[in-house]
This record gives sequence, structure tokens and C-alpha cells, in this order.
Amino acid sequence: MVQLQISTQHHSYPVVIGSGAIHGVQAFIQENMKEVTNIGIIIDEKVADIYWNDLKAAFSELPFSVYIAPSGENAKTFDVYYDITGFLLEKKLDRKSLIIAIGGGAIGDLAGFVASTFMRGIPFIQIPTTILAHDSAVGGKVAINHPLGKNMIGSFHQPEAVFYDLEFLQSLSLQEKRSGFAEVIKHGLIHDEVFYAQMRSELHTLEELSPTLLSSFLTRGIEIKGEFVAADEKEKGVRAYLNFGHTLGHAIEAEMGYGGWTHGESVAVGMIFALKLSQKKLNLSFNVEDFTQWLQILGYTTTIPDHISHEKLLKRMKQDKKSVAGQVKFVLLTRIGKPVLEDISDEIILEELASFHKGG
Ligand SMILES: NC(=O)c1ccc[n+]([C@@H]2O[C@H](COP(=O)([O-])OP(=O)(O)OC[C@H]3O[C@@H](n4cnc5c(N)ncnc54)[C@H](O)[C@@H]3O)[C@@H](O)[C@H]2O)c1
Ligand SMILES: O=C(O)C(=O)C[C@@H](O)[C@H](O)[C@H](O)COP(=O)(O)O
Ligand SMILES: [Zn+2]
Repeated sequence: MVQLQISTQHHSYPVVIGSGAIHGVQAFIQENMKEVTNIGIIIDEKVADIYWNDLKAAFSELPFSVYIAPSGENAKTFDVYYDITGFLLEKKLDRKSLIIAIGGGAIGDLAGFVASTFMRGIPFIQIPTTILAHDSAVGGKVAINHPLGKNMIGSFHQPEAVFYDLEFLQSLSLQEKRSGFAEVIKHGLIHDEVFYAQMRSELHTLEELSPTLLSSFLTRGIEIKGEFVAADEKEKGVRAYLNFGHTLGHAIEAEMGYGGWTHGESVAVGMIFALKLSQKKLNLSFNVEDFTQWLQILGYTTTIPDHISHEKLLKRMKQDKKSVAGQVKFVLLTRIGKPVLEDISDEIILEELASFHKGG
């Protein structure tokens, strides 16, 4: 078992990573949260179907109620948010109660947002069950989607702890493994050239990724995420670099209809686009063609879906949270591991989208 500590200005919490990590949750609550009156467990329905029968023993000495949330992006809606708050009120949760999120990034974001707003904020614990959630469970960004933009209604609310039990990852589909791995690649590209090079040379398939290698990649990804969060919890500066690939990625997700393309698949295309922009604007010396081919070998789609209009993507990007007064900002790289935030004009974006689409 590996334990990392994430420390922000006002909060510090453990991230326990490894097979069987879930068995530490109950003792953690009993030892560190003695005043907890009641617990609302919010669990992804697919995860509940596969695991809940065995999992509930891990909470047997605690008072809890379980809310089974729709799987995936369907969870990050106003309707589900509203329904859960009603459920928690009926179950008599109070200010000394606790929320536990069990699921991928969608459930973590939703449950964290519930926790951050219920009675103006109660604590929560993250139990991530996807590869992608190595990113989402750490750092305290919690949100639901709005039809006009991804994660538009949210807040910053750090968890009390993260228990990342890697046994969950065994039941992930290949598509979800791929989606999650895009964020691991992102962490390498924005912060650690050596880590990126290791992934590039050692990873040729996501189907047969050894648990040991996966565990080491995820641990490094979490360390990198934690460094950015510790330096800039509320995204006033360097935390924006964690948004590499997301300016276009979020626009694709919204245009495809949330859940139409997975988050990681969209971010993968967004990263290729940002790398091409980095070559054009900042003379980045990097073989983007080789990177694209690697992603293709791993099974990623590397182009924007044909039917999506570039003007609509641009409109979405102008509403991105990093944009100021409609000025679109992209995280670009001056070299691998060295990100910067750059204003990019509408003309350049449309020009690059056109050439990107043609495979240029
Ligand atoms: N808060 C953050 O910092 C942050 C960071 C990255 C991404 N995100 C958000 O995370 C979300 C994506 O997260 P995700 O990729 O984990 O997706 P997800 O939560 O939608 O889960 C993906 C799919 O996998 C299923 N699933 C989950 N765990 C499983 C398991 N162990 N076995 C089998 N199936 C399982 C789910 O039911 C769902 O169908 C997006 O909404 C994205 O915006 C947030
Ligand atoms: O933690 C962050 O900061 C990130 O940007 C991590 C991203 O991978 C994640 O998708 C995040 O939810 C995006 O945030 P947003 O502010 O662009 O909605
Ligand atoms: Zn992301």
C-alpha cells in the first residue's frame, strides 16, 4: 500500500493507493471523524451492481444510507443533484454527517458538489473506481455539468481522504481504461519529461497493462496532480496547467452530448491539438505525428468527429472557464514538462481546426 499526503493551505489529507485500500475506510472514519452522525454513500449504479454486495461489509460498523446514482455523465445533472439532496434530508443527515463517493470521476464530482453545498458544506471521502479518477478524486474540484458547458456549476471542496483500491480497475472496459489513461499521459506531458518518456517506451497496449506498472503510473500521476493542487488550490495560476487538452476536450464533450465521447478520449484529441498549437506558436520541438500514432496504437480516436462544426467548437471554447471576456486561452508547452497559458486568437483556432481536421 502506498500513502501520499495532499496538502493545501488549509487542508491536508491522505491518498491511500493499493489493492484492498477500501478496507481502511471504516477505521479511518472511526479514528479521525469520531463526531460523524450519519453517512450518505453515493455510489455509481454499475459499480453497485458489480461490487456492493461484497463492499457493504467494509462499512458494517457505521451508520449509513446508500444512494445509487446513474452511471457516468448522467449523474452530473441538476436533477440528480436535487434528488440526492432530498434523499439526504429525508435520511436526516446533518452538519456532522459525511458523504462517501464510490465511483468514477462523474460520481466523485457529483458527490463532492453535494457535500460542498449540503447545509453549506459537509465533509466527504473519495473512493475512486476508475483509472481516470486518479485525477478527479484528488484536488477538490467538484461540479455538475450545464447544457452550455462542462463542470459549469461547481466549487472547490477538498476530501477528507481518498482510498484508491486498484482492485476496482479490473472490471473497467477497455474504453474506460483508455479514457482514464489520457489524464496519466497529460500529467507526464505537463510536468515530467522522464515519466512521459517511460510511458511512451513501456506502454504499447492498454489491454495487457500489468497491475504493477499501472499502479506506478497512477501513483506518479497523483503525485504530479498533488503538486499542482498544493501550489495553487483555487486555480489562480499554475493549476490551470492541469487543463492541458481540456479547452478543446470539454468543447468536444459538450458538442457530442455529455457521455457521447468519454472525457479522456476528448482530452486526448485536445492534447494533440494543443501540441500542434504549441509547435506553431511556441516552436515546440516534439514529434506530434509520433505521439498521434502512439495514441492510435493505444486505440484512441485522434481527430475531431466530422459532423461537429468548428464554429460551434469555438463558441464553446469562448465559454471555457479559463476564457476572459471571450478571449480563449490554451495551455501550451514550450517543451515537454514546461506548460504556459497562452491567448489564442479566434482566427488561429479556426485555421488550426481546419488543418487538424484534414489531418494536417
Ligand atoms: N474533478 C476533477 O479534478 C476531474 C478530473 C478529471 C475528470 N473529471 C471528471 O470525471 C468524469 C470522468 O470520470 P470517469 O472517466 O471516471 O468516468 P465515469 O465516472 O463516467 O465512469 C465511466 C464509466 O465507468 C463505469 N465504472 C466506474 N467504475 C467502474 C468499475 N470499477 N468497473 C466497471 N465500470 C465502472 C461507470 O459506471 C461509467 O459507465 C468527467 O465528468 C470529468 O469531467 C474531474
Ligand atoms: O484539477 C484540475 O484543475 C483539472 O483541470 C483536472 C482536469 O483533468 C479535470 O477534467 C477538471 O475537472 C477540469 O476542470 P475545469 O475547471 O476545466 O472544469
Ligand atoms: Zn480532465
